[in-house]
Amino acid sequence: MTSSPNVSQPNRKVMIRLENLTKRFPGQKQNAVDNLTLDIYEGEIVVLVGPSGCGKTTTMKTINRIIEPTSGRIILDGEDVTTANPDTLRRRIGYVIQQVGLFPHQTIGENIATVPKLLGWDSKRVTARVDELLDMVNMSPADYRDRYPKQLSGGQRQRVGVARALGADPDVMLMDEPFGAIDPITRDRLQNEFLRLQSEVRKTIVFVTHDIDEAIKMGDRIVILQEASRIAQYDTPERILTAPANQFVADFIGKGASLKRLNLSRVSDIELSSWPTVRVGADSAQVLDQLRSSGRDSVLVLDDAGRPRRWVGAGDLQSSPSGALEEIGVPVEGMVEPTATLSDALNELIAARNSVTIVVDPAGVYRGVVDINQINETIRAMRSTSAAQNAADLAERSTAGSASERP
Ligand SMILES: Nc1ncnc2c1ncn2[C@@H]1O[C@H](COP(=O)(O)OP(=O)(O)OP(=O)(O)O)[C@@H](O)[C@H]1O
Repeated sequence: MTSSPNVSQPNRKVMIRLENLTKRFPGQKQNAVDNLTLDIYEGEIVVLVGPSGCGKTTTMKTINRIIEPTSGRIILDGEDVTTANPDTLRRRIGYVIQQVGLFPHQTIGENIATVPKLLGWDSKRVTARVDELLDMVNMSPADYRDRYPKQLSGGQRQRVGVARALGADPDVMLMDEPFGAIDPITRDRLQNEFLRLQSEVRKTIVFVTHDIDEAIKMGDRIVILQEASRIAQYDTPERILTAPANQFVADFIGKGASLKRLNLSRVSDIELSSWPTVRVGADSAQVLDQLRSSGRDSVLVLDDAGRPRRWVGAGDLQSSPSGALEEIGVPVEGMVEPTATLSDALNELIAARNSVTIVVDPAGVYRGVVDINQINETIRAMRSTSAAQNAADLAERSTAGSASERP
């Protein structure tokens, strides 16, 4: 079954269309990809996700014809490329794989220059492009251009893989588990860097992963695939989490969909709550006054620049009545900036004193707090938006149905 299989977006250009695509490998009884039809819009990251062996990689590799389809068509930017020259096709499509596949005996610069050279660019243009790409992936050209792949860390090699795929500025990139073999912290950083880069370059990207959390983070849209690349749901991350189309999708997302949803909202998306604050030079009477009027059991002490420093409660004042505020109470920990996700905020909140997470601007200046009610409210709002959207979709489908039944 397919739910909103090809999310029609009339105002956007379809960059990749897979039409009734089927692949059966020689000697196999089953199709690895069975009659898949999929539209991918310009400038979006579409993530193919599904259980091992469901056909994600095979589907992706038919797009640049590393795997030739058995039947069906591949349309790239309006052009049928099903039987086009595969070498020419591959130069139009960037390709990043988990093993990176850098040429070990070539320098980083030479690796990145591969496709521009094949396209016959002159050497000055190639050199400029190599340096530009190294800068784009946060690697200093002077430091890295002349090194060899074995002189880089795994994360750096992966960045070079991305730079090389972007070499000739292709419209389309295919990424097959590009951050799969990397430790979780580096992986998170590479994902963030890549999303920042994508917000500048706006490529059309097909991204394969078996990790639903990575799909939710990276995808503008996610295609959840069942066996033989049958579409279980093709939708935005929000809709997949809030309105799974069927039991297969619900099971694949697993428990904790509400928590995963929090990865989709940022602290800057919500209105912050306030907390009683005093400056570090305040006296006990001011602290007690704030405590009384707010009904809270501690105040947040800000330094002269407005940066949170300590939590101070009435008990702290009593135990040290003349104590300076910077020396009593407990130091604040675990603050977040507005760009943090609500999931990050919740993580801090669970460990925090007073069950709130302090929000500061990039200079560390106090902005407000996030509390558990705001997080609950966000989840509720997401649910009701999805429910409203579902109702609208159903109404639209039934109108379309009855319109087509009219004589
Ligand atoms: N060269 C091949 N010859 C025969 N069968 C193949 C070949 N490549 C893949 N298959 C089969 O096709 C099916 C889809 O494989 P594919 O690699 O596309 O799955 P996947 O979803 O990417 O899996 P994974 O997440 O494990 O990488 C599997 O059943 C696989 O065994």
